Amino acid sequence: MAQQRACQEQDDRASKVTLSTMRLRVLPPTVLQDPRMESLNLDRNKLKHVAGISKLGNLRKLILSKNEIADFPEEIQSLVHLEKLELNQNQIRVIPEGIFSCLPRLKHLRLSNNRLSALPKDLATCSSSLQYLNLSNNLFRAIPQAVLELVSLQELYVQNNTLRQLPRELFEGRPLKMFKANGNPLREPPNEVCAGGIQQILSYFSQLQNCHVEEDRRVKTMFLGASLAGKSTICKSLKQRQVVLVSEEERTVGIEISEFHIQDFTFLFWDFAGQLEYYVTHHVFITPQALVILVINFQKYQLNNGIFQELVGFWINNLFMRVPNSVVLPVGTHTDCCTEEEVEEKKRDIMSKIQAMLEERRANLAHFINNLESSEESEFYVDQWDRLKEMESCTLTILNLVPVNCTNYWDIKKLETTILEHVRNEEIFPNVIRVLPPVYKEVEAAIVDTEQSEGTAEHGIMDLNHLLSEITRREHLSHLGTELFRDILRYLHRIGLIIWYEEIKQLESTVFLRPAFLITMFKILVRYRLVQQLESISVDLLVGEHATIRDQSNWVWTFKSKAMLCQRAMRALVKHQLYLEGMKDVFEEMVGHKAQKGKLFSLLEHFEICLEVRHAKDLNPGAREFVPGKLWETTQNCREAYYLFPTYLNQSEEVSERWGGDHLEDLHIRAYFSPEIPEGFFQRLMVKACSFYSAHWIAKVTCLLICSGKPLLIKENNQKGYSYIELRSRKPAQRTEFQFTWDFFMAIIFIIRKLSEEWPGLHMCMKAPCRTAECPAEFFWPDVDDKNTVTKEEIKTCGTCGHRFRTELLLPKVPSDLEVPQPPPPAHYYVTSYGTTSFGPSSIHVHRQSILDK
Ligand SMILES: Nc1nc2c(ncn2[C@@H]2O[C@H](COP(=O)(O)OP(=O)(O)OP(=O)(O)O)[C@@H](O)[C@H]2O)c(=O)[nH]1
Repeated sequence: MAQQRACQEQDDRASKVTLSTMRLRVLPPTVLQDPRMESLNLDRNKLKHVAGISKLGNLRKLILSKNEIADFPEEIQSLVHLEKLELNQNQIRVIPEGIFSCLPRLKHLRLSNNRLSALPKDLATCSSSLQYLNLSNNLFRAIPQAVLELVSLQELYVQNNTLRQLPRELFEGRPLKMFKANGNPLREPPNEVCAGGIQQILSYFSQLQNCHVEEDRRVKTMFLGASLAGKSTICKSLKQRQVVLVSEEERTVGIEISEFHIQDFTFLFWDFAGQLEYYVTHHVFITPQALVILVINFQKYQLNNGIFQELVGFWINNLFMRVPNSVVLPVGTHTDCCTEEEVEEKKRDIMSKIQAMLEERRANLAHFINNLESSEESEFYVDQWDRLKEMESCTLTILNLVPVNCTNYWDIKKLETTILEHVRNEEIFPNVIRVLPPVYKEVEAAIVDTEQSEGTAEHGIMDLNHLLSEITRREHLSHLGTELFRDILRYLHRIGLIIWYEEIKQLESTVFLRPAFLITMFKILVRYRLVQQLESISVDLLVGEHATIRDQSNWVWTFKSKAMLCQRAMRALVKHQLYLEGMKDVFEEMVGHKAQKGKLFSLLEHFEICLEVRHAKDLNPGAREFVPGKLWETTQNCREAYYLFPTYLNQSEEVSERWGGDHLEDLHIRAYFSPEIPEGFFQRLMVKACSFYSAHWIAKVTCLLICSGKPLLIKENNQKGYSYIELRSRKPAQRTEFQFTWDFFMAIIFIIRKLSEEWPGLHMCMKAPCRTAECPAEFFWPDVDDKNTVTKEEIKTCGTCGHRFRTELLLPKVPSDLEVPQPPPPAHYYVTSYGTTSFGPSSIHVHRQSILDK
C-alpha cells in the first residue's frame, strides 16, 4: 500500500496514477475511488479484467499494456473522455461493436501484439479524432474497412500480420505521416516498395492506375555451404543449362551474382564463397525472403557430428539467427563419388540431424519461455517473453534433400525441376509474386541493357544522373521523372539487382550496376592470405604510390602484429588488384586521395568492417565547449589514418596487461546468446564501441574501453551452449559513482542490443553472476527499456548461497540513500547505430563522418 501511494502523483488539477509492475490481478478498490483521475497506468501486471473501471469517467489516458486480458473490457465504453488507450500485449481476439462509438475523443489506440483478425465497424466513428493506430503483430489478413474511414490518421502500424494487399485508398486523402507494414507477405505493393515509405507507395499506386498490371515472379537464391562443396558448379550449370565443371583455381572469392530465367521465373543467384575469411561480409548480403540452397559435398560428408557441424550445422545455425523464416533446400553433391547406399545413408543422416537441430531450438525456446513464466516475478520479463514468443512462431522450412551428381546434366535438370516446384508453391513462397506497374519492368530492362552495353565500364559504377540520362534516351522512357526513377532504383536495390546506398552521404549519387564489383572491392581487403597480397605488390606500383620496399615491410609487420593497414597500404592493395582486373579507371574514385577519402572507406565504415584509428593524442585547444546534442570538434589530425581490421587480430596480451586481471569485487555482467554469438558480431561490437570511446585497446576476443579514466572490459566467450559477452568494471570506490559505472555498462549493452536486432533469430539475455566466490548462481536481469531504471528493489538474495547483496552491485541501480534528498532524473539510455548515445540525462551525438571529412 505504501508502495502504491509512493507511485501516485497527485496534482491539484488532475490526478495521475501509475501502478506498473505490481503483480496486480484485480484493480485495487482505492484506485476506483478517485473519479477525478485523468490518467491510469496499469502496464505489466497480471490483470485479466478491469471490473469497475467505468467509475473513472474522467480518464483521458488508460494504459493496460502487457497484462493477461483476453476479453475486451466493455466498461471502457463509459470512459467518454478517453484520448489514449493502450491494450497492447494482451490476448484479445475480438473487440465488440459499440465501444468506439462512445469514445469520440480517442486519438491514440494501441492494439499491437494481440490475436485480432478484425475490428468493429464503429471504429469509423472515431474518424475525426483518431490519429495513431497500432495493429502490428496480430492476425489481420486484410486492412479492415473501418481503418479506411479514419481520415485523421497520421500514424498506422500493421507490421507482422498476414496482409497480401494494401488498398490504395489507405494512402489517399488523409494526413498519414508514418506507415509501417514489414513482415507481411505483401504482393501489392511489394515489401520492397513499402520499405520506401508513403511517398513511394503513393507513386507506385499512381503508376498502377489505368495500366495493365504485370506480375513479376522473382526469387533471390543464395548458395551457401562450405568451401569446395560445389556451389559455383551448380550455379553455373543451372544457368548455362549444361554441365560446367569449375576448376579449383576458379574458386569463388567473395560472392558472385548472376541472373537468369527458368520458364516464367527470374532467378537472381548469389553464390557465396565458402572460406571463413569472407563470413564477416555475409551480414551485408544474406537477406530474408530468399531461397537458400545449402550445398553439401557428399564425398567429404561423414556420419559424425564434427563433420555435420562443419558442413551443415554451422550454416543452419547462421540462418536461424539471421533469416529465421527462410526456406532451405539442402543439396548433396559429388554423389558420383559415393555408392547408392552411402548417398541414402548420408541423406537420412543429414535430414535427421537438421530435424534434431530444429527440435533442439524449439526445446530451448520453450525452456527459456517456461523459465520466464515460472519466475515469481514474471511481470518483469514481459518484453523478453514477447520476443521469445515471436521467435517461437518463425522457423526455417527445410525441404527434402536433393542428391546430385554435378557431372551429369540429368541431375542438374532434376534439381531445376525440384526448385521450380518449390517456388511455385505459394504456401512456401508467398512473396514470390510481386504486382508491378509496367514502368518498373521497363526501367529494370533498360538498366540491364545499359549494364550490358559495350560503353559501360567493367566495374559498372555509374553516376545517378548519368544513368537517368541513359535511360531516358529510350523513347518510351523519355518522360521518366527523377523522383519516379529514384523510387524504382530503391526497389531494384532492395531486390538485389543493383546496389545504391543512398543513405551513405558519399555514395548517394553512385549506382553499382554490377553488385559483384562491390564484393570485388570488399574482397581486396577482407580475404584470406592478405599478407601474401601485401607482399606481392610490385616495386613499380610501390614507387607510383611514393612508397619503398621498407614501407612495404612495415605494412606487413603492422598488419601481422596489429591487424592494421595504413591508408597508403590500402591504396596499394586496391591498386594492385584493380590493375590486375583491368579496372584502373575506378581506382581514384574508390580510394580517393589525401584530402578526400574515397568511396571504399565509406563502405568499409558503413558496414563496420574496420575501425579508423587516428593517433590523436592531444585535445583540440581550439574546440568549442562541449554541449550535449551539439556537434563537438575533435582535433584535426594530419597524420596518416590507420584502419584496424578486428577479424585479423590474433593476440590479447596487451589488453590483459592494461586491465590487470579480474578482481572478485568487479561489477560484472554477462550477455548470453543462444544458439551462439554470430560470426563477426564481436568484431562489429568492438568497431561500434570504439567509435564512441576514443580511448580503447582491442585484441582478438577482448577490448578495453576507458571513459573518464574508468576502464570497462568487454570479453567474448563463444562455446557451444555457453556463449556470452562479459562486461566488467572495477567496483566504484564511492557510492556516488555507481550511476556513472552503470551508465557506461548500459551504453555498451544498448550497442549490443542494437546490433543483435540484425539477427532476428538470436536470443540474448542479461545475467549478473552471484558475487559470492564459487557460487554458480546468476541473477536474471528484468526487461530494460528506455523509460524504466532496471529495478526498484534495494536488496537481492541469491537463491543458491543465500547471501544478500545491495542491488546496485548486480543491476543498474543508483544506491537509494543517494536519491534523498534530491532524486536523480530517471536514466534514459538510447543508442542508434553510431549516431547517438545518451548517458543519464545528457546525450552525445557522434558524427563520425564529420570528423572523417575534414
Ligand atoms: N566429381 C564431382 N565433382 C564435383 C561435383 N560438384 C562439384 N565438383 C567439383 O568440385 C570442385 C569444387 O566445386 P565448386 O563449385 O568450385 O565449389 P564451391 O562450393 O563453389 O567452392 P568455393 O568457391 O570454395 O566456395 C570443382 O572442382 C568441381 O568441378 C560433383 O557432383 N561431382
